[in-house]
Amino acid sequence: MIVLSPSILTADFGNLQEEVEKAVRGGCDWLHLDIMDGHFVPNITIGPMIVKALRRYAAIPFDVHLMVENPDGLLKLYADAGADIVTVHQEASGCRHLHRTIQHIKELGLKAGCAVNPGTPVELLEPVLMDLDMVLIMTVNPGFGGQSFIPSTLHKIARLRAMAEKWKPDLLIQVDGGINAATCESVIQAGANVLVVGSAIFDGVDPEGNVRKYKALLERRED
Ligand SMILES: O=C(CO)[C@@H](O)[C@H](O)COP(=O)(O)O
Repeated sequence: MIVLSPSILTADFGNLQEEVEKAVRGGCDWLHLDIMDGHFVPNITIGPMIVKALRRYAAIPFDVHLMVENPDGLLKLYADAGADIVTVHQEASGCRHLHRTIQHIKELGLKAGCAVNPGTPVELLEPVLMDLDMVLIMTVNPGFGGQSFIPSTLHKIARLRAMAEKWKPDLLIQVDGGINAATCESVIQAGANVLVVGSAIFDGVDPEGNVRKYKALLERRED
């Protein structure tokens, strides 16, 4: 099964409750929450209080992507806010002891993910692959929604899928950035099974209909 996790980054932030409710009504599997600190990436978004507030309007897994430096001290805040999956970045300062950070996420009762930027080789994650539930391959440089998919990331997805077959066959492989109707088939073919879709869903027009469209597209290819 391919999981659809809409990213609220391009949603109407003045109306987040309604935007989230629309995505949920459309039938999305998870909700992807982009947390940016203005240091790891040149943008600032939301914190645990907003995650907690949104939790009231969605009974689906919250997939929290921490684009922050020094995530360790924040993990409990996001666990308490209602996160189900927390993903940290391999490149973040404070992730030098990545294995320890992953254990910390798991001790909080959450699924653990690790993200890599387009310029980071996935091979760096091999030593911790069997400890991870999910690897997020960034298919754009993180920080902003609405960017174009970087084609060279396809090779990384395929290499990670091959590594996963050896070390962690049930690894979730998430892709994030520039995923839309034109790019989703190639990332799935390469081995991705969790799609983060931002601007192609939260387009300011019809998030609910867009979720339905993507779910139908994914279901058709499974038949
Ligand atoms: O984490 C990020 C960007 O840093 C993503 O979640 C994007 O926001 C996805 O948006 P689109 O590329 O699909 O518009």
